[in-house]
Amino acid sequence: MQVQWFPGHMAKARREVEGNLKLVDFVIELLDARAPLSSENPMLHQIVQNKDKMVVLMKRDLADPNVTAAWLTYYKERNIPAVAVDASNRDDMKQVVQLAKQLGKKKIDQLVAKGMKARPHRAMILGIPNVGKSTLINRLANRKAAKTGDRPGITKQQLWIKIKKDFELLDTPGILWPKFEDQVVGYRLASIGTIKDQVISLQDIVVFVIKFLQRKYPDLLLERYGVEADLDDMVEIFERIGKKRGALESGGEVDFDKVSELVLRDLRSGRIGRISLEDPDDVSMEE
Ligand SMILES: Nc1nc2c(ncn2[C@@H]2O[C@H](COP(=O)(O)OP(=O)(O)OP(=O)(O)O)[C@@H](O)[C@H]2O)c(=O)[nH]1
Repeated sequence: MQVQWFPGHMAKARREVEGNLKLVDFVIELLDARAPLSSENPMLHQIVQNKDKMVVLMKRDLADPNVTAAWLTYYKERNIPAVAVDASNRDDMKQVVQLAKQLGKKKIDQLVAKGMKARPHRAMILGIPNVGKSTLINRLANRKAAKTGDRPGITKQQLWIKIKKDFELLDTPGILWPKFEDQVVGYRLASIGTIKDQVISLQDIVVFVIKFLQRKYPDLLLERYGVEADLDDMVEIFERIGKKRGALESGGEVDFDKVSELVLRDLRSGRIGRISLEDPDDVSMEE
């Protein structure tokens, strides 16, 4: 699902999340491992306020493993429990449950210390569109992607999914809007497919991607498209990619739109290689 974020939508999303927050002990914030900073919701801190939080970096299978390791160190240094996952990996799912258990246990121990009865700990998943919220819920719940409750006429979905005896997850994730203000953030989100392709022109996104690859992943760029890091002429770059990968019009001319679609498809599916669009050094410059 792709959400167009207008002020009214933002207010509604915020209200929904705030309503559900009252029901949970902590939140699981999903970020994209390829761009954790850009895929944050700019107001999450304010919305979540004093709830505990853990971070799950999704799609680690598409991200540069060295950069992901650097991000995990970054969160550790800030005392934020974090884990990086590939949703199709069972051991990764176990790690999410393990981390949630630690956070939940803390909360339940506090309740018990106050004389209350122990109960399962409860969490909700939050994140911007397309980050992998439904996939993670379904994987943790061990169920197929189709939600029976979504079909008309079927009994309303249960509110809680029992992940473990002592861990329950809210069935509906909170969808929050991404950051819009910063242009580079916009390009990063568009590159990974979070912002609708029509918002920024495809060719502009691809120019951004190619310049980034020239700077950070020159070998992968050369290997896939035969484009060197020091080649400046974008027209020539597009033509080379088009000829090498067969993105041509019927007359044999290179089709720039086809080249753009192809590069983005390659990037988003990991065919160029495992690529991260931002690393913790980008943050320290902004902090
Ligand atoms: N490679 C890879 N793809 C993933 C992973 N997790 C989710 N995806 C893919 O990412 C896309 C978006 O996943 P969803 O679970 O629909 O994301 P969402 O956050 O629920 O999206 P909205 O409903 O738009 O808010 C899907 O094509 C998933 O298959 C992962 O760990 N690795």
